[in-house]
Amino acid sequence: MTLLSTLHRSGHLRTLDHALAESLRRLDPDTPDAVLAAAALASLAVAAGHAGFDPAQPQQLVDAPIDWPSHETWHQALASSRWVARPDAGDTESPADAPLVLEHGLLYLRRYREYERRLASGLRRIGDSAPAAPLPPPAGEDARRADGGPPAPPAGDEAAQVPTPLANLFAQLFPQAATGGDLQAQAAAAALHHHLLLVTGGPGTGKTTTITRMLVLLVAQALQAGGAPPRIALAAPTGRAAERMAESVRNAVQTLSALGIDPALASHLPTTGTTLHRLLGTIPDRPDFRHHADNPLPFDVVVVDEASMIDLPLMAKLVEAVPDGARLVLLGDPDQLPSVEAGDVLAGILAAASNPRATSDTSPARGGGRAEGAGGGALRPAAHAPTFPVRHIHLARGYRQSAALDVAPLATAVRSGDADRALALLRSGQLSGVHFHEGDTDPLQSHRDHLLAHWTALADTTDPAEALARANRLRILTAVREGPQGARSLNARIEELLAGTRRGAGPASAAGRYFHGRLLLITENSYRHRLFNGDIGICLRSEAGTAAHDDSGSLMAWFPGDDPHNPRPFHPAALPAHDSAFAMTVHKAQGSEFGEVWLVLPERPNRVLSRELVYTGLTRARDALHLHASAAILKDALARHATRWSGLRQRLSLGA
Ligand SMILES: Nc1ncnc2c1ncn2[C@@H]1O[C@H](COP(=O)(O)OP(=O)(O)OP(=O)(O)O)[C@@H](O)[C@H]1O
Repeated sequence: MTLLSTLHRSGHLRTLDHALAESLRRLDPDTPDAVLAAAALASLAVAAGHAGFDPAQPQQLVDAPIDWPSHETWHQALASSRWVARPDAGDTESPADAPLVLEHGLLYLRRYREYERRLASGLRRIGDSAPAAPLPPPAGEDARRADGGPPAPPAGDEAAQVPTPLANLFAQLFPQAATGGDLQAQAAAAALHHHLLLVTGGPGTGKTTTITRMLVLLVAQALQAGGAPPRIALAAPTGRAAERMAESVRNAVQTLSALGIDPALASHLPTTGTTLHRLLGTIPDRPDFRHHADNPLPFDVVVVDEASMIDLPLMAKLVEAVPDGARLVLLGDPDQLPSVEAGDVLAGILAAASNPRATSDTSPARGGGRAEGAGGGALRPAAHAPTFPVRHIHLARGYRQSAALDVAPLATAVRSGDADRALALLRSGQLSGVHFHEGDTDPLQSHRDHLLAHWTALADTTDPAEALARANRLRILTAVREGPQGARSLNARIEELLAGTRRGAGPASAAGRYFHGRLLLITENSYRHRLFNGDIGICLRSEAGTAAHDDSGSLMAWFPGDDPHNPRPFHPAALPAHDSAFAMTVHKAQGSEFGEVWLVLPERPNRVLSRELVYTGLTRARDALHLHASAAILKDALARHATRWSGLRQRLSLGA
C-alpha cells in the first residue's frame, strides 16, 4: 500500500488533505507517492497549527506505527518535483504554479509560505523605519546594526538615554528608573527608539501599565516637537481581550494623576480597544481586510495585546497594514499556548529577537528541530547588534496581588515543567484560592450543586450585558474537546442537568436546542456577522417571553459588541457555527479571564497536554482555581512543550 493510502485509510488525513494529493495525482499521474503524501501532510500540518510540514519528524504530526521514508528520500523526491518550488531567496515570491514550497527544511503550502515571507518582510520594514529622533551611537561603541541599518542604542540602555526634554516626565512616570534595573521603565523608553517593540510577561506583570506610560511619553514627545499627538490604536485578537486591555489602560490612566502627570497628556490616549478584525476592517464574506499595504491603517502607534493568540495569516495582514514610519507594539505572554490556527508567530519573533550569543536566563527552546524557541527570558543583553530590528523586554515581576487567589507560585512551577514542585504546592493546600481535586476527573458529579447553582442563576436576568458579565464568573475549562473529560460531553451533560432543574433554564430535551441561559461559543470566523472564533454569547428570552414555560420565538443570542454595555442580538438560527460554552477548551479560553476556573484534565494521556496548556488554563482564573487531575496526568502534561513548525525565526534572523 502506498504511504498516501496508508495515511488516508488509517483516518489520519482530513478529506481536504487527501483531496489536495489526489488533485496533484490527477494533474500528473507520475507524481511520486512520497510527494503526494507530503502534500497531504503539509495540508494537515496547517490544521494542526504548524506553518509547514517537517519531513524529518513526520511522527510528530501523525503518531502511528508507519514506515516513514527517510528524510533524505523525502527531500530528494520533493526537491525534484514539479509541484515543489525552491525559491532562490527567502524574500522573493514563490511561483504561483507550484502549490508547495520547500524552504528552511519545511514543506509549505504555498499560501502559508507567502504569509510567512510577507510577515517577515513587514516586521523588518516596521523595525527598520528610523525613529523620529535617532540616538547617536554611544561613544566608542559600534552601534550600527550588522545589516547596515540605522544606529540602534545598545540593549538595556534606553532608560538612561531618554531625550532631555522628556527626562522630567520620564522620572515622574517611572520613579524607580533612577536606581536602574526597572524593566518597565526600559520598555517604555525603548518605544522612543524602536518602532517594533515586544513587551512580554505573565499575568499582572504590568504590561498594560507600562504601555500606558509609554504612550504618555510618545504623546509628550510629539507635542514637544510641535506636532500633533500620535494616533493610537489598542487592539487584541478577541473582543474580550480587547475589552480587558482597554479597561486596564483606563485603570492605569487613573493612577497617572497620583504621579503628578498632566491630565492633558493622558487625554490623548484611547479609552476603548478593538478587535484586530475590526481594526483592519472586515469585508463581508471575504478573508481580506479594508486596510492593507495600499490602504494602511490611519494610526501612528498600534498596540496589540495577547499577541501569542495571533495566527500567521492575521499577523501578516496586520503587519502589512501598519503604515510606514508607524510603531507596532506587541504585548503577550510567551508561556501561553500558541495560536489555535497556524503560526506560533510570537514564539518565532521572540526566538529571532533573542540574540544567540546573549545570556538567557530561562526556558530552553520549545521542542526540537525547527520548532520555535519559547523566548521568555528576562531582558536579554545583546553581546552584539542583532540583525532583526526589534526590541524585546520581558517583565518578570508580578504586581497583581489578590488576597483571594495565590496562583503565581504554581504558575511558575508549571511554566518551568517542575511537576514535583507543582504537586507539592497543590497538595499542601496553602495557596489561597487554589483547590486540587486529585484523581477526581468529574466535577459535575463531585461538585454538581455548586456548579448548577451558577448556571441556573444565569437565567435569573433578562439583561444581556448583566448576563454576559455573570457568565464570566465561572467556567469549566478542558484540555480536549472530545472524550469523557472533553468540552463536548461535559456540555451535553450540563444541558441535561439544567433541563432537570426546577428553575432551570434547560429544555426537556437539551440536545441541540436553544434555551434561556444557554451559553454559546462561536467556532468559526464570520465576517458578515462580525462574530469570531472564540466569541461567547448567551441565549435569553425577551422580558415577555421569560414568563412563558416554553422557549418562545422571542429568544435571542446576545454577543458582546464594541460597547460592553450594549451587546448585539442575533437570531440563534442565523448564527455561524457554534457550540455550547458552559465548558470550553483552554485553547478557546485564551485571552479571557473568569472568576472561578474549573480546569479538568483527561483521565488518559493525550498528546495535546502540555505545560503551556496547563499554564494557560490556570492563569485564566481571577478568584479561584479548581484543578481536577491525577498526579500522573499532570506529570505527563508538564513534561511536554506545545511545539510548532515554523520558519519565521530563520527568515527574521537571516533576513530571508
Ligand atoms: N511598577 C508597579 N508598581 C506597582 N503596581 C504595579 C506596577 N506595575 C503594575 N502594577 C499594578 O499591577 C496590576 C497589573 O498590572 P497590568 O494590568 O498592567 O498587568 P498586565 O501584565 O497587563 O496584566 P494582564 O496580562 O493580566 O493583562 C495593576 O493593578 C497595576 O496597577
